[in-house]
Amino acid sequence: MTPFRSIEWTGDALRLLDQRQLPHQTLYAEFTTASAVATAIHDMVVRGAPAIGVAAAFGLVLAAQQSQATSVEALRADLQTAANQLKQARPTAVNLTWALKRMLQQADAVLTPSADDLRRVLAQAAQALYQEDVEINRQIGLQAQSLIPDRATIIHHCNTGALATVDYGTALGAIRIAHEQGKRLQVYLDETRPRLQGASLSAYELKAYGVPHTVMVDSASGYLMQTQTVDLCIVGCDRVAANGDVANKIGTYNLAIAAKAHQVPFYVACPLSSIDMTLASGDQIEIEQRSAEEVTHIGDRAITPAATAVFNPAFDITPAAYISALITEKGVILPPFEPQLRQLGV
Ligand SMILES: CSC[C@@H](O)[C@@H](O)C(=O)COP(=O)(O)O
Repeated sequence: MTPFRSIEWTGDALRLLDQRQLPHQTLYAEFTTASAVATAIHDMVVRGAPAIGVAAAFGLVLAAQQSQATSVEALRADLQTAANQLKQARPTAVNLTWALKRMLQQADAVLTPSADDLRRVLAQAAQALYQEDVEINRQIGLQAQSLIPDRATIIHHCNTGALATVDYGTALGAIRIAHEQGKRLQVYLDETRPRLQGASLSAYELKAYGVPHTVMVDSASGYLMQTQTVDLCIVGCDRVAANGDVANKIGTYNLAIAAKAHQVPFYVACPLSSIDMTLASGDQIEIEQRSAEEVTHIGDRAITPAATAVFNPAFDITPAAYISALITEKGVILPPFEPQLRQLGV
């Protein structure tokens, strides 16, 4: 049982575990409008591709509840406005667009509903997404087990656990399930500059599950692979292009290059909702650029001279050639990825 939930729905408000306060404080913040949810996603109160998709779905439910529309047409127009705002909160993870599209499609599929029927359908659709996410993550974790041996030494980047999803998580979920199955693991967590999702969030989760772990700076992974046996790297993803190129947290590409140089398998845990078959390759994926302060400051303390120029892409692209397997809820996909992704019909 996970000792926390990243997302809770009360029926008329979205409660989010404020991930910016972890590991020091477990604080929930409540949101009652779609625009407040969009801001929470942008400010990373909630983060991780699956979690922001589910949060956005509830943002749409809030938009429906707060809309004064009495006709279905007027309500649909309000929903579209809210969906556009939510979609723009963070551009890289396709799960956000995927969840909103699915919500709107389900709303459209209801024949001649009243505005209130439509509100009810949306609430049910968001609840279904929430429940499904738990099962999808559990399946990814189970599928990954054939790739995780007993006594494995593993490198993980960013946070892909229960905090980044509704529960379990993708790559970190696989690690957790391996531990629950009795495998003896040693997990190295990249701290994940600049926002430290590995040091603050993944370490928080693995501590809660009792999985042995060690935090290292991102640039230590090459040295670790050079000097010790590392059995595998496993990461999550924000968007996977049709050819298998993967957008994930900045630093993933560096880790993949180092893994290839040391013949360490590099696995990407990948819910089908993160696959974007409309983009042929990773160079078409929009990479979110975030504020300079994330790099120039740690907490309230400046670490650079004032007005230092900053490059702060939140994600990078790992070419498919560096990826040993994609682990989906429907099974493990080995290269070449594209024909199998097409067969899955995502
Ligand atoms: C299951 S989470 C997968 C990805 O979203 C994760 O690896 C990641 O890059 C998260 O980035 P973040 O900027 O913290 O939202």
